[in-house]
Parts: sequence; C-alpha cells; structure tokens
Amino acid sequence: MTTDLHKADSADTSLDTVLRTEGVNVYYGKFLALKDIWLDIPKNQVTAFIGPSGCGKSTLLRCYNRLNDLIEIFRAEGKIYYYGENLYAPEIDPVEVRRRIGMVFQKPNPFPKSIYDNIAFGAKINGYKGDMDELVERSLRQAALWDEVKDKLRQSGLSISGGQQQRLCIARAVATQPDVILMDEPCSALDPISTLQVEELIHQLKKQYTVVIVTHNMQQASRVSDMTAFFNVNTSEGGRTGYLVEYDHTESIFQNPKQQATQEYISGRFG
Ligand SMILES: Nc1ncnc2c1ncn2[C@@H]1O[C@H](COP(=O)(O)OP(=O)(O)OP(=O)(O)O)[C@@H](O)[C@H]1O
Repeated sequence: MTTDLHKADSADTSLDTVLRTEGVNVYYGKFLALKDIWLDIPKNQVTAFIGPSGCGKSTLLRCYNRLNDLIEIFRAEGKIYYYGENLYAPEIDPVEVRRRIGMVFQKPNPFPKSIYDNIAFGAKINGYKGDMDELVERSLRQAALWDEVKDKLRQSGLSISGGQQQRLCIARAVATQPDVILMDEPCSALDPISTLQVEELIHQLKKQYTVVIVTHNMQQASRVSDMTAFFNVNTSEGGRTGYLVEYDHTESIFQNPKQQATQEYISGRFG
C-alpha cells in the first residue's frame, strides 16, 4: 500500500488534461481528509472515482468547482489547475468556476419552479441573452428529457419522476454551458431503469463535456467510465485519511489492477 501518489499508477498522459491535481491535501479543521492527491482528468472522457465510504471521493470532486469553499473548516493545500490555470488563485471568481464546472448531486434537487424555469433561471442569472425557448429545448434534448416533458414545460419540476428530475438537473447543468460536469452519485436515488437512462446520457454527454463521476456502484463505473481512480482510507495513524491507490483506464482497473487493495475492493472483499 502506498500513500505516495507520485508512485501511484497514473493516467495516460497522451490525453488532453482539463483538470490537473498536484499534491492536494484537504483538511476539515485539523482532520486530514485527503492526502497528497495527484490526478489528471482527461478531456471528453468520463472519469469515475470509486472507493469505500469516507475515502474522500466527494471531497475531491467538490474541490474541482470550489464548492468546499462554502464549508468554513475546509482548507486545501497543493494545486488544482484548470487548463493550466490555478483554480484557487486569488483572482479566480468561484462563481465563474462553478458555471464552467457544473455539478449534479446525489438526490435530484430541481428548484420548486416550472420545468422551463428550472433551466431558464440559471441561464438568466448567468446573463444569457439568446433565445430562451431554444436554450430550454436544446438543454432538455441534451439531457434526453425533451420528448417526455415538451408538453408540460409549465408544470413544476417537482411533479415529474425521480429519474426525470435527475435528468432535469442535468439539463439545468448543461444550460449554463459548462465545460466539465461533476456528478456525485447521480443514480443512487434512482430505480434501475432511470439509472440506465442516466448512464446512457452520461455516455452521450462526454462527446461535448468532460465528466467526473463519484459512484459506489462498481458495475456503473465499469459501464460508464473511461478512466477510474480507486481511493482508499488509511487508518494506520488513528485517523481516516483518504488517498489515491491507483488510477488507470477503467478496463485495466477492473481486469488487471496493479495494486492488491484495488483487486480486493473490486472483488468485493471490503468497502
Ligand atoms: N463538511 C465536512 N466537515 C467535516 N468533515 C467532513 C465534511 N465532509 C466530509 N467530511 C469528512 O471527510 C471524509 C471524506 O468524506 P467524503 O464525503 O468526501 O467521502 P466519500 O468517499 O465521498 O464518502 P461516501 O462514499 O460515504 O459518500 C470523511 O471522513 C467525512 O466524514
């Protein structure tokens, strides 16, 4: 087992890197939640984060759009670069970061507004000046939801099924014209059919976006992702510090992992 991620098996460097993570440590107060993370997220690929509960998958995901900034006791060390730009530099506006790096959460969370306004609202706030009807339709089409809701755009976003709500949240994320979409267990509250629909959608989205997904479901990681990062928790120093064990093409992680811990995790021996 290694906590030195310079030594961790790393991704294919021939792919364009969107997000570069260099030696990132994350603290909540005095608690070291993530230690020395080195990871490159490639463009127009789906990257999955897997690992046992508490290993810091969501924490790292939220570092990429500065959502952790909203947590008072959060502190990060190291560097995260977005196309070579330091995401945490003082001149960077976290609101703009969150527009370019959108997020979809575990529980579908549409606004208590109409389906139409769920999409139009964020776009208006972001100063969208184009044809709003066209944006709403395009976003719903991209989220594979248009045909199901085109006749009820004025109905509440809360009136549709959970799976449809999650696709509405994806449409809402897409409407702000992001570059990256972060997904934190986007299917964990969905039934199997809705899950497959969202997985199919993720597959489509990567043509245009870079996707990073946290999932507890290893079948899902192997179905949807191109790259997989396996994290584990180190309990040896009395805490529960997360670290990256192995990062590689999904096929290699699932069929030929280099680390024993990865092998044990994917074969269901812990976690
Ligand atoms: N806001 C917070 N304040 C304090 N500690 C936190 C906070 N958020 C997360 N943690 C701690 O940081 C560690 C990593 O949590 P995180 O949610 O990132 O892990 P995870 O791998 O996504 O877990 P899970 O799979 O259970 O969602 C855990 O020990 C957790 O208790």
